[in-house]
Amino acid sequence: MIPALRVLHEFTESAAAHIMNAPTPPGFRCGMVAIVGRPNVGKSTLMNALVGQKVSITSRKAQTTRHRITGIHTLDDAQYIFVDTPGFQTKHSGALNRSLNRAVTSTLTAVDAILFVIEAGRFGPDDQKVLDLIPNDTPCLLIANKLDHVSDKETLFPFMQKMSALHDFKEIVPMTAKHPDDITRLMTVVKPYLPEGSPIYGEDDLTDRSERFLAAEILREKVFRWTGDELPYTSTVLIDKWETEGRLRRIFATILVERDTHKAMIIGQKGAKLKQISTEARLDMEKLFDGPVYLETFIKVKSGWADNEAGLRAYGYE
Ligand SMILES: Nc1nc2c(ncn2[C@@H]2O[C@H](COP(=O)(O)OP(=O)(O)OP(=O)(O)O)[C@@H](O)[C@H]2O)c(=O)[nH]1
Repeated sequence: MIPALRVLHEFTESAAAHIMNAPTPPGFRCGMVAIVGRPNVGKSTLMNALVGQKVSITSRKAQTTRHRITGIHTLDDAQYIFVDTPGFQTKHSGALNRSLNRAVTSTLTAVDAILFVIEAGRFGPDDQKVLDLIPNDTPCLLIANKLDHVSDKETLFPFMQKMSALHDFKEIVPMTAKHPDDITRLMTVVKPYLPEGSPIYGEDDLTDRSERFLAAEILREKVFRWTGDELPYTSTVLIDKWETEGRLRRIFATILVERDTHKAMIIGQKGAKLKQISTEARLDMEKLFDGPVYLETFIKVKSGWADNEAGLRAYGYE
């Protein structure tokens, strides 16, 4: 059974007081670790595996992650606060991308360590642009992800040598984010970079994001999964209404697209695709919230929202 998601807006004063008063074991470590890299290298997959629960959405489509998302993992002797960032975007220069890039740069100045994620055996100009943003005085660990895609492992050593000349990486970790053993190993490698200190969050907290936010993200993930590359990445999801009745959550959501053609893509033949998207989203929400969900989904066309700074703020972007 997946543990119920505990989000911080549900934090009661007594829970907060309990954490404040609980003695911190000697040598306890607590720190923030940013996960950065170009789009599609596996940052969100890594974050979810490190947290042990799906707090950041993933898809094969680049630029799925749009917001900074915090994922928390607490052990007996350490609390890791991971910050997933949107993949740094260099190809387009619209307001949405400027906002995403700001989120990456501001995160990097406020953390104890950085996991710079690339694909094992591949380092291109887009990776270099992200590396250029990494401050020299913050410990940076190179994560060469998707090791399972490297067929000739002998090429790896010269690749890692080449990489170590590019930056003073504290560690170079070739791994597969989808392999649990690699995740356990990475937690051990990261631990010494967390400063000694008391935990900031409760031991069961998994994220600082609200259920509303997570529900919108889950639906957005399904939209991208089911429409593939045909749908521009600017489509987004808004939660219009949220009602709770006992354990039941009633969620009314709107998928916002730029054109009528995009709306048709999501609806599909006789509404089949929208039905599939909504069903999968509802099942994921039920798993995450550990309770029944009634989900109603609408689609609205609003062109140009992603190119306009005021529009972005209205839809929750920084
Ligand atoms: N084979 C393999 N695939 C992986 C691994 N890690 C991630 N992936 C896949 O790579 C794709 C992209 O993963 P994401 O976690 O969404 O990547 P991201 O870097 O967060 O992407 P953005 O949101 O675009 O910044 C997904 O299809 C993942 O399933 C891995 O270690 N091995």
